[in-house]
Amino acid sequence: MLLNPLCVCCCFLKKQVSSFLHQYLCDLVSGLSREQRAYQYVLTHAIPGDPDSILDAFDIWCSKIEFISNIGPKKGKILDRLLLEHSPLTVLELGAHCGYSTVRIARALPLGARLYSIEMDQNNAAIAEKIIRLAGFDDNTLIVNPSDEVIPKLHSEYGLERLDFVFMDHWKKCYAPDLQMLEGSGMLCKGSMIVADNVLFPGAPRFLRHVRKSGLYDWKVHRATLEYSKGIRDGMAELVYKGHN
Ligand SMILES: C[S@@+](CC[C@H](N)C(=O)[O-])C[C@H]1O[C@@H](n2cnc3c(N)ncnc32)[C@H](O)[C@@H]1O
Ligand SMILES: [Mg+2]
Repeated sequence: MLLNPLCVCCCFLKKQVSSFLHQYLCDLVSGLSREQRAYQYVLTHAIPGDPDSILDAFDIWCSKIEFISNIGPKKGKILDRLLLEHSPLTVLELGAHCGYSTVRIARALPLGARLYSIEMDQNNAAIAEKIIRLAGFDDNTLIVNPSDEVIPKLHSEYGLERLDFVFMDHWKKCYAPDLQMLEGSGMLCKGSMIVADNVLFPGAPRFLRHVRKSGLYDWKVHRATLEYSKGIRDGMAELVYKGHN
C-alpha cells in the first residue's frame, strides 16, 4: 500500500537518522566503511565471473542488512529491458558508487559495446573497480572525477564521438546541468537514450522541468518505489533525444 507523502517523509527521516547512527557505530566497530562491508559480503558470497550472482549478493545485503543506493532489482529490470531493446554501442554512466549498476549495464550490452563510468568519490571508485573486475568486465572504463570535469573531455581525451545511452544516477542537482552539457557537446544523436534514476525521490525537479520545456525529448517516467524499499514512491525517467545529428 502507498502511504501519504508527509508520513513517508517523516518515516524516511527517522530511518535516515537511525541509519546514520547505526552506520557510524558499524564503521567504528568494523573499521570498514558501509561500501567496504557490502564488498566483503559480495566477495565472500558471489561467484567470481558471474555478474548475476554479484548482483544477487548485493541485493541480499542491501535489502536485509544495510542500505546502499544501488538502483536495485526492480528498477534494475527496467534498465535491463531498455538496454536490451536499445542495444547501445557507447554508454555513459554518471555515478557508479560500488559498481552495482555498472555490472548491471555491462551485463546487458552487446559484444563490442563500450561503457564509460564516472565516479567522483575515490573510495567508492576503488570498490567499484574491484566489483567490475570480480564480474569480469574490467575492459570497461572507470573515470574517477566529477562529471562536470569529465563530460567536456569525453571527446578530446577519450575519443568518444557519440553517446547511444546515458544512465544518470549521481547527485540529483547535477542531472540538469550535466544533461545540458551533454546536449552542448554534440555527442547526443537522434535516438540517443537517457535514463535518469530517482527523478521522483529524492527527486530532480530542475531536470524534469528542462526535459519538459526544452522540447528536445520524447520522454516518460517509469513509476517505481525507491530501491530496497516498499512504500516510498520513486520513478526513473526515460528520454529519447529528438536532435538532428
Ligand atoms: C546513488 S549512487 C550511484 C548508484 C549506482 N548507480 C548504482 O545503482 O549502483 C551516487 C554516486 O554518484 C557519485 N556522484 C555524485 N555526484 C557525482 C558527480 N557529479 N560526478 C561523478 N560522480 C558523482 C557519488 O559519489 C555516488 O557514489
Ligand atoms: Mg539511484
